[in-house]
Amino acid sequence: MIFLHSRPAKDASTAQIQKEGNMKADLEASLPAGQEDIAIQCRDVCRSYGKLKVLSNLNLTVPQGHIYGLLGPSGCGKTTLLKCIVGTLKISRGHIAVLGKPPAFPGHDVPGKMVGYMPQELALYREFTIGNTLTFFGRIHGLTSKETKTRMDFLIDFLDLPQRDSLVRNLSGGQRRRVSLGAALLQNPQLLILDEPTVGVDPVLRSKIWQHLVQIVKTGKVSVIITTHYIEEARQANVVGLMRNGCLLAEGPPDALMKQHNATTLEHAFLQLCETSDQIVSKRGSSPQGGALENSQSFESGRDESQPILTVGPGAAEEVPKYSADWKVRARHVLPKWRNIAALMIKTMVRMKRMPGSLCFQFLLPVIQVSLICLCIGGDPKGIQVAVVNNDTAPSAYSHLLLSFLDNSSVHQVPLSHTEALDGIYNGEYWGVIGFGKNFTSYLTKRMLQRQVSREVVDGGSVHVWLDLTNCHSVLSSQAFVENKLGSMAYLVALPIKFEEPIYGSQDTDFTTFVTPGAVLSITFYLAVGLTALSFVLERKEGLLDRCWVAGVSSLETMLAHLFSQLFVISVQILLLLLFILLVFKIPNEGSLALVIVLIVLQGITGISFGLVISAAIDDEQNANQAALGIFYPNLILSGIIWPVECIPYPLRYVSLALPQTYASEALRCIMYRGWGLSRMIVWRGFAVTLGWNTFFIILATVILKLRT
Ligand SMILES: Nc1ncnc2c1ncn2[C@@H]1O[C@H](COP(=O)(O)OP(=O)(O)OP(=O)(O)O)[C@@H](O)[C@H]1O
Repeated sequence: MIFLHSRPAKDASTAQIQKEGNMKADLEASLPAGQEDIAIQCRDVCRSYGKLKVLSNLNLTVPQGHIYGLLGPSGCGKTTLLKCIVGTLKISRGHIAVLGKPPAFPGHDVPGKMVGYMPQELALYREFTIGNTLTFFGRIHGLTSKETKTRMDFLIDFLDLPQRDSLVRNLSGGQRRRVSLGAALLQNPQLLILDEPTVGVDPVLRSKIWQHLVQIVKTGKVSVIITTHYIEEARQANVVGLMRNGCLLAEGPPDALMKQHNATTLEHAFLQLCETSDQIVSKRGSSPQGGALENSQSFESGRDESQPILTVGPGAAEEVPKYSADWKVRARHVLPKWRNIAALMIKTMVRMKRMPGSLCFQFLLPVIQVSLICLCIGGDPKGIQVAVVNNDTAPSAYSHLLLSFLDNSSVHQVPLSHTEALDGIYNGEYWGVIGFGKNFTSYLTKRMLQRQVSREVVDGGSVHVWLDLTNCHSVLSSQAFVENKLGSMAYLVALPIKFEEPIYGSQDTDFTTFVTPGAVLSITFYLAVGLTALSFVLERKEGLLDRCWVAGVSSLETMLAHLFSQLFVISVQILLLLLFILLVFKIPNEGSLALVIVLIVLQGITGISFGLVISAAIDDEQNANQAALGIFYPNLILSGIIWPVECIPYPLRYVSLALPQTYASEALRCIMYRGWGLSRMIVWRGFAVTLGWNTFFIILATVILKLRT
């Protein structure tokens, strides 16, 4: 068995070193013969979080077929070390080999089936049952249903878990931790990495867990590294490592450690080690060269000083082995596994099934939004109050006739005197005042029948309108009146401009028709962003991303699984959306329905992939929400959805054209209203830009997730 007593400084007492030398001799007999006997080997491992140096030149060796108890006070870096060992955290310096190769080395099964990892966080899907949880990890590890069932039965019994159909969210804290332990033990891994598996577990079960660990390592094929706050329970480990301030104070069999420090308990031995290291630190602190030594750096700054002692076992000075993998192995390593993608998709579906209310809401939300747009935007005003000042006294006054052309459902006419009407509009009671002069009828007749009339006649034969332009609407259809009175002679008083039947669209095309295609794309895009923007954020926070990664799920697989599952949701959303806009609101579609559907689906995928970028890059729900919401209005306005892009001033227009929805909205309008197909540049450009953004977002999200996992 190895015994390392890390890094006492040069001036540590000779007696101490002598003592350690003797211990070394005692234990040398059990040293592993070569690399193949070592499950985990950490050499000179350093890791910092920003400026905080958490691991500092740390050396640790877990022999094959042993239980290694990693002990140390809270915050000393145990979890950080385990994360570096499983590969979810990158080390800034040093070397780690797990079962013969560095974690995540191409073709290596760590992360993967060979390792069972129980993180400190719960790292369980709360909407899952115990059965779902174990089945999910079974699928990822490639177990058959029968194998999973056998292991599940054993683990439920062994860990004293409730019924397999109990929901994780309904379990007690201790039960959840036992389910988490069960997930780590499920595939009978060669290496178990357990971060405080016995927290919140009653003493009887704690002892049972330790017995099980002792049992499984007996075959010599399974190795365990376990952290615990209950120092004394680690006496059952074959080797313990005592950690403090980011480095290992000692490593060896518990009995040998206690003997070396004349201690009756491990805790006592640990305290003595701490005292010794503190003395070393304070001596170094008082030396002329010494600085303030309050953390691990104080120990680690003297790396060379510790060399004579560290040479026991594979030391820091030993050469780091070179690893290589041929291109085929590398390619296989990068290629996504459908098994993992399927497992993750089933997981998402099960979670959706457990939240039917939320799923229905997701399906109906786009329909509600587009219905609101069609109902509330672009229509005629209803029930607005307009004051009418009618001084026209002719027997069959045209003013009455003209007023009868007003749509009474839109305009509620209130007859008033001139003063009352103006007072009313100033007080905000009326939207406008319609006024007719005393000789309106005779002047208007003259205007319509005579070639040349005076300004006074024109003025007196005009309807005078005062509007509150803060809320303006055109409600008077004078053209209809003229046509009614003059019939075939109406052309005489028509404006010198004539709008022929439109080439595309119709004379009565309204704002709703313009806005709907863009709005459909925008709604699909943003709901997709909303569906995915938080997915990784929450999973990362709960440790699920890391746990799945250690189980062998790559970033690309995670990304693709999310994409495919959300694709199902947006497909239903799009189907309902199209049914409503085409059949209920009768928005015209002159072009290919297939093109319309494909373009909307592609925009949905752009939304999903953009959501995944947010999710991969941002750790916190609030920030992720802000990012998703923050881009909503700028993108909506700049994409030419509400108002044409041609109205946007340069250079903002260039920004607009670069956005994912600008060309796509234009393409959708061209398909739906002009009946154009892919042969038209405007149409294929919309598709090309959407595909380009999709690819960019998916690659970006995968790279960010990979860098951050
Ligand atoms: N993501 C992080 N960002 C910044 N600092 C971190 C992060 N994770 C851990 N730390 C810091 O690193 C140090 C070591 O943390 P770590 O979780 O490894 O300790 P630990 O020994 O496992 O503690 P415990 O026994 O309480 O779980 C602590 O000071 C902690 O605040």
